[in-house]
Amino acid sequence: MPRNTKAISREDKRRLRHKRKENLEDLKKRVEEFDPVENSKITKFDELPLTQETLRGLGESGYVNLTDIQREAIPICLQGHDVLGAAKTGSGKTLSYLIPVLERLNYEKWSDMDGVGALIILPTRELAVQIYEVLLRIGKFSSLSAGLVIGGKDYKFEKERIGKVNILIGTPGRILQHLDESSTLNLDNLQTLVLDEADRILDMGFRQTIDSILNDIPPQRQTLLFSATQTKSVKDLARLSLVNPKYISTSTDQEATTPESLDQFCVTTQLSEKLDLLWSFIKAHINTKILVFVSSSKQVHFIYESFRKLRPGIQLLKLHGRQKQKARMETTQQFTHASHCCLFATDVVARGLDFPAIDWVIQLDCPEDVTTYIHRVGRSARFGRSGKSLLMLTPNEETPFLKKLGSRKIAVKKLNVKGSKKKSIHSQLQSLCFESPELKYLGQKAFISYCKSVFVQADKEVFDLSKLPLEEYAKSLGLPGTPKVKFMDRAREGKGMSEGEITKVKAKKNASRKVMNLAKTDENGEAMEEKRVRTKYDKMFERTNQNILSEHYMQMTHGKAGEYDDDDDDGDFLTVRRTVDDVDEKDLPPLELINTSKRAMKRATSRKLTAKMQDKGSKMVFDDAGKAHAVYELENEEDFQKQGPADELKEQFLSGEKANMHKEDAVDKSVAKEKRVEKKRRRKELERLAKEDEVSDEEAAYTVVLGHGSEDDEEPDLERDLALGEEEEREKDDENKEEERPSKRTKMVAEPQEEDGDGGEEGNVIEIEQPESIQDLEALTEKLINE
Ligand SMILES: Nc1ncnc2c1ncn2[C@@H]1O[C@H](COP(=O)(O)OP(=O)(O)OP(=O)(O)O)[C@@H](O)[C@H]1O
Repeated sequence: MPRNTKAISREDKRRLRHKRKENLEDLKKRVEEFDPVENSKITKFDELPLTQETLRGLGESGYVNLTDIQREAIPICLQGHDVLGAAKTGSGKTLSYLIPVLERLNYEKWSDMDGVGALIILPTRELAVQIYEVLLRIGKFSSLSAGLVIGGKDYKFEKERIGKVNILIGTPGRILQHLDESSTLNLDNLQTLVLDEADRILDMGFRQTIDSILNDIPPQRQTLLFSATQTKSVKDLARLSLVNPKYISTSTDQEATTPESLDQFCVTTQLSEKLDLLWSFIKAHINTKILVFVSSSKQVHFIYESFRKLRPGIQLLKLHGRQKQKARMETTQQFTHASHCCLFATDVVARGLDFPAIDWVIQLDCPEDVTTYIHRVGRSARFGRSGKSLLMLTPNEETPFLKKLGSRKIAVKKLNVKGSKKKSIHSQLQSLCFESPELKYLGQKAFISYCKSVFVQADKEVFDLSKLPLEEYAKSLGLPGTPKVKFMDRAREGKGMSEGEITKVKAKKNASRKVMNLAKTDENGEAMEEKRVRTKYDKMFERTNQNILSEHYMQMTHGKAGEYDDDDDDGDFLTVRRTVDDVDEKDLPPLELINTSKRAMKRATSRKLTAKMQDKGSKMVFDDAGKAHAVYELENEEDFQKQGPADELKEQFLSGEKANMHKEDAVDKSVAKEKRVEKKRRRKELERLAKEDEVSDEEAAYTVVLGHGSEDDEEPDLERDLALGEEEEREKDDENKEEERPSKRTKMVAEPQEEDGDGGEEGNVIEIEQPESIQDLEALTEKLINE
């Protein structure tokens, strides 16, 4: 926010200061006397008592007329009241709190010396970035400073500047990290606290973090809570110490909480036909902008990877909370600017994000509750524009979920899909999984994580895992068999998860994220990107990418392939991301910038290894006339016809291949099992040794941590991963929780991995959180030895 630096005399300065003071006093008086009832007809921002700087900022950003929530909320917020604001998605809640935040600090002539005067907390990084950008635009002529703190960004950079910021915007975890670690951040002077998407921020996933932040801010402040689905929970309000809060809502209880300009549809489909339906839908809407919600990041991975191999003819993108920050930002930008595009995402984008002109919001998986439904569909039909949404429900979900929507006055129209319009992609997915073990692996992960996402739901009326046709579902993903679902027995008994267990699951999920965040910062809290925890999935894809790098490079330079849409979150491969259409050689990044693993570098510089990697040539056979032929040549048509009808041949071939697939799968499984048994034996041995005090404390602890997947352990160990990864799978990507960060106040524990009660042999595996300090390490070691 630049200052006017034009040289003026001291006298002029004094006069200007005086004038400004007078104006501010006048404004304050106007605000105090502002009667919302009397002024209920005002329509424009310039009819409100606002500073010239803010009015200019608003005008330049194209904001002239007030929306309903802005007209009602801004004056009351300006008067300093605590406010609970509720209005439909896309109705302009952001300005309803940003303008008062700016103005109240302006009234107080806030300066750098006064420190942080306003704190704005948002549940996701993307949303924090978006709000920060709006603030920069409307506050362009203000002398206040603003700062953004979110996970995945340069912590040191933030830390150096945070002491000079007047308006601080961020995600809960990162804000708490700075409160814990940045000596310059002081919230003692805070005037206004804002929670955007307040109900989400106050829910279980963020509870601990928010409570810790609240401990650090003065109780005598203004608190503003905004959301399309506002909390009225007395408990929540008590936690925030609200004083006589004003409840401002622009719709009555009799109205739907979804925008009028949104056309809402639903379709009932078998679980095993969902992907067919989605594929057919995308193919039929390639000239639109589509956002597809699924319930976990594993499903996002699988659908994105398999659909892009099938080439639907529209650009595909993916976004979820497990991606690197750089990839997340890049995808957000791409989707924002695209006019025809399909984004597969988890609920990390369900709240608040303002993507322009989304034509369709598809919910492939039933949302957790009506609140989630409202926020998901609210990504379309924003600010009076038109939009459509399609909800896919399985036959079991249909009646209870539609009833719940009805009770919130949300009317959805039922659609019937004509059989002829739906194309089955089962056999394509089957072939893809057969050809690519990586994709099969992703499919298995997606399957388990979907099952888990259903199992963990408290609402058993809608979500009943035991009623789902899992065999058919596995087939529909192209999998050769049905992966084992460890908690199935409990699901069949109708046990589900108790509230306590769900809380534990959410806490555990946050904990695993803490480990990741810890790995990203050193003991000074500085960003250490390369120390990111790499999963087996990351390693597999990195290897795949190394091999296909040259192929992609050729495709790009020669403009051969239709669409280039590479995986981007698992390495710096994204440096070469682009579509081929307009590729110019000079625009391509220098190849040496591409970051590959040490092993790949070594291979590239070693002649022996390069020779080993080179094409070995292909085997040829010679006929009697001395003509060379490839070993596998296409038969001529006549010979082919002689063997019988093509359909029968195809069936024969497919059943043969299916049998092969089963065989291969059995081999994979037995190899994985052997490995698992061996690892278990090794681990037991180490535990025994540790007990006998034959290994040092530190060594024992370190070894068990590595047991989760060391750098050397490069082979995908599917069985073990599916078992150990179940916690991760549970990420039902409500990844907003991922913003939970390592707090110094959080106790680090090492505890046995939950196995959903079926007592499988992996039940003995010990999941360990990264120790934060030497004391943590000692406590951890002691615990391990005593296990
Ligand atoms: N007064 C206004 N004049 C013109 N455009 C506006 C105005 N207020 C908001 N908008 C635009 O409307 C869109 C939605 O606004 P905003 O993101 O604040 O909605 P929201 O109510 O916060 O939605 P959600 O509940 O999804 O978070 C944005 O693109 C914003 O720029």
